[in-house]
Amino acid sequence: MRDARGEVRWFDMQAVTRDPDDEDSVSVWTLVDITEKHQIQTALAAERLRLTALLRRFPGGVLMEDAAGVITTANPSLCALLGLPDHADNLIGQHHDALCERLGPERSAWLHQPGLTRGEKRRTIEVTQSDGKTLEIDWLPIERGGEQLGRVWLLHDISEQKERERALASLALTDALTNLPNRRSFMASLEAALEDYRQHPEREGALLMLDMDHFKKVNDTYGHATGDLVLQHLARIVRLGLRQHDTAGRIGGEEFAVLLRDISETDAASLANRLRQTLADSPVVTGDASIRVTMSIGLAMLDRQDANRILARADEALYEAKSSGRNRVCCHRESAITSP
Ligand SMILES: Nc1nc2c(ncn2[C@@H]2O[C@H](COP(=O)(O)OP(=O)(O)OP(=O)(O)O)[C@@H](O)[C@H]2O)c(=O)[nH]1
Repeated sequence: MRDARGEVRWFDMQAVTRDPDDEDSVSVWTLVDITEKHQIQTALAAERLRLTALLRRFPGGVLMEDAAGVITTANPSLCALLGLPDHADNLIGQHHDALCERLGPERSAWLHQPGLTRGEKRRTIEVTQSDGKTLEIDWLPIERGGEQLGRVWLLHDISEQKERERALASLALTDALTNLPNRRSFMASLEAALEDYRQHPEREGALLMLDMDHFKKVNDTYGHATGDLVLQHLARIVRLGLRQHDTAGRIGGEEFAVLLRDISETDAASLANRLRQTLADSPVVTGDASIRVTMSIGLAMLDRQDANRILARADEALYEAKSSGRNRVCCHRESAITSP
């Protein structure tokens, strides 16, 4: 109805017959002005429409449940992220437990979170699914005046971010020129191996220090870029010449180190000599140049000493190999340095 000013007003109209048994009985009409209630309901319906449109296009998954665990909101991204073939609306009205059953125990573990601790307003967890996808899940309780009204789950696919982080971490540990582990990464492997040897002293291992001979001359004659190719050539020879459980690293400009696990000194010296000989026998061919290079190697067996001390012993053996003519392997022993 319109009021005197022409504005639309909404009324709730009800008629009550005074005497229901008398056909001619008069009816009493009551009119209650519900304009405000109608306006609120219209505004709420519009708000809900806007929210639904937003959730439908929202790239993250959204799941809301009431205090009893009944799902009140779910969007299409949630179904896509969880690999559910359902239309999101079909989840609404289902109980939390039914969803857990559909996902299976492994994929629904995040839905069984213990309650938030005092002062915890939000909890973020990371879940890696069997297909390799990593999801970040935020859990937010819905409260009013201390009363729990339900909870919201927000899901984001962070697989690409995780992949970028992994790639960055790997870059930080890899030498860009040779793709071998860099000094930091190699030292970490050496420390871990030494820890292992401390616990199993019956096992043997060796450390090799490799250094190109007269490398400055290569740079001076052919240029730094060609010098880089020679370093890559050496890295390839080392990589191909090692056993699966050995580790090589570039620990300085033209210095490389190799960690040989479970090996006697005799076998370590033979392996070192094979690497040395392979380099000496395979010139680097670039343009019309064929560059022959050699390397010297120092060998020290792993013992109870720390990584730097063992590195220093291998270095002493390397110095000996250099000063006694280069292109050779020298082994460090506590009393002497010898050629194998
Ligand atoms: N191309 C290239 N050269 C490098 C790199 N890092 C270090 N070098 C060079 O390696 C050379 C090392 O020279 P020296 O320490 O004098 O040793 P050397 O000439 O190999 O002589 P000996 O070790 O005594 O046989 C220097 O010329 C450095 O510039 C690198 O990444 N690329």
